[in-house]
Amino acid sequence: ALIARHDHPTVLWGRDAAAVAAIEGGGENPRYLPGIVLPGALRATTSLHEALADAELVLVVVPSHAFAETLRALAPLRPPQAGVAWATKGFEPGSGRFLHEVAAEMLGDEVPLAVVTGPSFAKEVAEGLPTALTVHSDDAAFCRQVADALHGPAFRAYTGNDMRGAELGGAMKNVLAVATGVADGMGLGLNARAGLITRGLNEMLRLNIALGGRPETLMGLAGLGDLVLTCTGDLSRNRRLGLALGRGATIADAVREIGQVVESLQTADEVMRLANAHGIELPIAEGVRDVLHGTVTPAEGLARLMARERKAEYPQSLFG
Ligand SMILES: NC(=O)C1=CN([C@@H]2O[C@H](COP(=O)(O)OP(=O)(O)OC[C@H]3O[C@@H](n4cnc5c(N)ncnc54)[C@H](O)[C@@H]3O)[C@@H](O)[C@H]2O)C=CC1
Ligand SMILES: O=C(CO)COP(=O)(O)O
Repeated sequence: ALIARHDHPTVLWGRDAAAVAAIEGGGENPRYLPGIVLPGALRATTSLHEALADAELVLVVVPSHAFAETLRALAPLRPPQAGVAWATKGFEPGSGRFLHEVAAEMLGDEVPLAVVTGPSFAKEVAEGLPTALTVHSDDAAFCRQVADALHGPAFRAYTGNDMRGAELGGAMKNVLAVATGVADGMGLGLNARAGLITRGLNEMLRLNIALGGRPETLMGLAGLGDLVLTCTGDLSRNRRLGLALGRGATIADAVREIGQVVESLQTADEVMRLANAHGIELPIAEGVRDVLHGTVTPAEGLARLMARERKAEYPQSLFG
């Protein structure tokens, strides 16, 4: 909708024929964006072939568990001029690979790739509310092309060239949003929430540095920005999962109630796999992983965090 509003002919591909028909015929996505009038210039189709014909830019927005299969499907249909960007947040489930690694393998090294990430609830973007996010790519020209398509009167698109850091921020904030949701659901107060956000940012920074990423990416829209949004905004599915668990709901009931993708369910395992591989301690992410697996209750997770040894806030500088 955002790109179509900027006068770019835009075709949305979806697999659900009823949803596609509602968008194409009625200008509305009743399940995901009820009541929001979509721009007339936005077309919709169930044919990936039709969606990709003559495309100058492909933006993938499926959940992380469908990322690889979607890229496999689009690879032979992609026009040679079209670079591929994605707003998906997470890792490849099972392998823990970064999505830019999956994309490079599926599409080849020659295809321009970009990550679109930052604090942006879809509903608010669709409503035209002011939003800022960031586009990261190794290909400066493609990065500008993607940012130009998104940038407009109600939307600021910044640019950068740290795909790894940008992807790590978008993935980890979902896990940390569960932690603040749990704390809020348990009624632990505003101090606890701020403490979790800040120590959560510290976890992001430490893992990112161990992976060779740049700290400033995580201090920007892709890290801190999205962390604050998702940890405090009740539109977040990951925060809502935590809230429900903190109030005593089961995971199955909470996920059913939310009815949309909750990326932390996949991502918590993959974050801990990465952390363990690099010998990095992430107590908050680890607590979320264990609560999501049902091996620790929210109360036990809290007790575990509070019983940790006292230490320096920054044992060593994160900024060199
Ligand atoms: N909703 C939001 O505010 C934002 C979401 N994201 C990210 O975007 C990704 C998608 O999230 P949402 O659209 O919010 O999830 P959602 O649960 O609202 O919608 C997922 C959509 O993907 C489709 N889908 C699922 N599996 C598919 C497959 N195998 N092939 C084709 N389509 C498939 C579903 O039918 C549905 O239309 C996630 O990684 C999320 O973290 C990023 C920024 C903001
Ligand atoms: O990524 C998002 C906002 O930037 C959406 O967060 P949730 O997936 O938790 O709803």
